[in-house]
This record gives sequence, structure tokens and C-alpha cells, in this order.
Amino acid sequence: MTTKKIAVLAGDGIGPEIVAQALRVVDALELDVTTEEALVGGAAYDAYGHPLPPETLALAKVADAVLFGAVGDWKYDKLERRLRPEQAILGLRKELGLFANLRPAICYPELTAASSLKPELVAGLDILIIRELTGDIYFGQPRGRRAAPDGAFAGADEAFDTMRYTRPEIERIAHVAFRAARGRNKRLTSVDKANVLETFQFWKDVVTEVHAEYPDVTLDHLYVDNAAMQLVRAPKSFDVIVTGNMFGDILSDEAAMLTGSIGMLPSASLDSSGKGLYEPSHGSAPDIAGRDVANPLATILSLAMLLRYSLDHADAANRVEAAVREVLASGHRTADIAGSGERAIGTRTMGDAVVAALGRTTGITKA
Ligand SMILES: NC(=O)c1ccc[n+]([C@@H]2O[C@H](COP(=O)([O-])OP(=O)(O)OC[C@H]3O[C@@H](n4cnc5c(N)ncnc54)[C@H](O)[C@@H]3O)[C@@H](O)[C@H]2O)c1
Ligand SMILES: CC(C)[C@H](C(=O)O)[C@@H](O)C(=O)O
Ligand SMILES: [Mg+2]
Repeated sequence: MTTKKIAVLAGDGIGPEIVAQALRVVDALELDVTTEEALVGGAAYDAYGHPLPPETLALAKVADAVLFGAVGDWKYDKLERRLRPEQAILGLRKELGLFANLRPAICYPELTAASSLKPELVAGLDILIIRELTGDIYFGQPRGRRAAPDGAFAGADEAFDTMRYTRPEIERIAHVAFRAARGRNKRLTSVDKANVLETFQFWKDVVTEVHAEYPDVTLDHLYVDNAAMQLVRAPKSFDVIVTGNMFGDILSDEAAMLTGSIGMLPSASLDSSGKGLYEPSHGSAPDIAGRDVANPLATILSLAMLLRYSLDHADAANRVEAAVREVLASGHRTADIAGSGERAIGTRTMGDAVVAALGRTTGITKA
């Protein structure tokens, strides 16, 4: 078997701190895997004048998988858009064709008290948000600023973006979602805004058509505003959610709080061949960067997804997830998931605990 390569793009803010812990896990697993690091985001802009330098993109393309930290910092907010750190992750998603973003929101039993919802609402929560990642208003053209061509404010400065989806883009993400639901509890909720937006009436129509190929899966549709409400009213009523790029961005941050903290939500961004980029769902958290307080578990759980989906190391993925369960069960808490009276440990100490637990795990995931 040839040695697999992971491209490691730590990025900005807490990115390097949390990715360092995931790399310690990679070392401890002693797999036939190499890693190669490159700059991305603000760190790459500072060094090379561009957030996604050609060398970084080339490494991401040649590697078997990408482990990504986070990008962004307020200090880059005044840069022209194409140079801002966030363009690096958007560019990677587009260039690598990573159209399917899987964000599993699991509330581990020990963290029910860390959620901002009542424990009984989140205990046992295990839902999967599938976010389309390379279309929608994020990438639609045209976009820009101009003088308003018509309307009550004709001539005034205006800004505009374009929301759009083509049929194949909706079909392929719908297939990913139906297949995922088929492997779980066979319930799929498609989230749209079909009552107002033509793009999302089309979304709903196409998802309904694709459903004909998956008669064993129950499909329902919710408007995004209602879905946002239901996610906090009765989160366990969901199994798999599929939605567009922007609604998925918002709903997945909301779902993060059901798990106790955004520091617990991993993600996988996949192309049609199984190649993927793996990153925590949160950002670079500049407010806590450099203080050894960030929770590295979303990144470590993203590594587990990487091992499972792109490197075909399901056993190693199971071991990492079992180790995370064990450290939570034995009371290890970073500040974001520490309850009142619980002592918080730092980023690196949480990494120590996961590495130590790995030595004791067998690959059995279910607690
Ligand atoms: N994929 C990415 O790289 C990505 C994702 C989201 C935001 N961002 C960028 O990150 C920057 C900050 O954005 P933001 O503040 O809106 O969102 P954020 O997710 O970085 O932070 C939101 C809040 O959650 C906390 N938080 C986030 N991750 C945490 C962790 N692992 N442990 C403990 N607490 C954590 C932060 O301290 C902050 O209070 C912006 O530049 C934004 O564009 C990048
Ligand atoms: C940083 C930003 C471009 C990104 C997004 O909006 O997709 C982030 O919020 C995410 O959820 O990965
Ligand atoms: Mg987001």
C-alpha cells in the first residue's frame, strides 16, 4: 500500500493551536501516513501577499486529504475581498470541487449540561447537517456594487449578490443526503425558502424528484425560519438535514450549541470521489487565540472523519472517537464545555488527554 499524504493547513488565530493537537493524534496512531504543512489565510497573505498561494493549492490537490484549521482575523477586514483570509477556504472548496459538507452534531452524554438547551432536549442528540458547499449566493455571479439601475432608490449606491443553483448541483447533494439518511434513521429534511425564493422552490422540486429513487427514506420539507426554530424546540426530531450553502452555514452554527459548544462540531467537505477537506465548523476565534484555551476536539473529530472517509482507516477513526468519548467521560473539559464548578484545562492538556486515551482505546466507538 502506498503511503498516504495529509496536507495540513493550520491557518490563523486558534488554527495552529488546535491543528497541533490533531497532529499529535496522527503521530500517536503510528499509521503509514505523511503530513506536509503549508500556509493559508492571513498567515499566507502576510508571507506571500495572497491567502491561497499556488503552492498551497497545489499541495491540497496532490494530497489524499486536507486537514484545515481556520482562517480569518479582524485585521484583514479592510483588504479587498479577493485577498481576505476567508477567500482561501472558499477557493479550496471551489478548486477541489468539495460540494458536500457533512456536519454531524452529536451531544455526548457528558456534555448535556454544557448545552444552552435543557438536558432532556439534547441528551442522545445525533443529527447530520449536509450543507451544499460550492453553489448558492456564496458563488453566484454577478455580484458587486453599482448605482441602483431602477426602483425607488434608482441612482443610489447599491450592492448585490446572486442566489442560484443548477439542477445537477441540487441533484448531486440530494443523492449524498438520501444515501446518508439511508445509512442512518432513514429520515431526511430538506430546508428551503420556497415560499419566497425561486432558487429554493427549484431546490425543493429537484429534491422531491430525486426522492423517487429512495422510497425507503422519508422526506419532508421545512422553511429555513421554521427549521431554525425547530432545531432549538425539538432537535431530536431531526435525522439528516440537507440545505443550501448559506442556510447550512447558519443552521450548523446553531446546531453546534446543541452539542455543548462550537468547539465540538467537526466537518468533512467531500468531492464526488471521496477526496476531502476536514475542518472544525468554527472559525479562527481571534478573541481567544494564543491563550491555550481553545477546544481542540472539533479538529480531532474532523481528523477522525478524514481517516474514515479519505484514508480508509475506519479502525483508526473509531479509536480517535473512542478516545474523545473517554476524555469527556473522565471529566476533561476546556473552558467552553466546563460547567460551573468544573475545572477547565487548556488546549494542549486536552491534546495530552486524547493521546493518552488513544493508548487505551480499541476502536470500539459506542459508549
Ligand atoms: N472555516 C473557517 O476557516 C472559518 C469558519 C468560521 C469563521 N471563520 C472566520 O473566523 C473569524 C472569527 O469569526 P467568528 O468570531 O464569527 O466565529 P468563530 O467561530 O471564530 O468564533 C465564534 C465564538 O466561538 C468561540 N469559539 C470558536 N471556536 C472555539 C473553540 N475551538 N473553542 C472554544 N471557543 C471557540 C470563539 O471564541 C467566539 O467567541 C472570522 O474572520 C471568520 O470569517 C473562519
Ligand atoms: C469563513 C467562512 C467563509 C465559512 C463559510 O461561510 O462557509 C465559515 O463560516 C464556515 O462555516 O466554514
Ligand atoms: Mg460558518
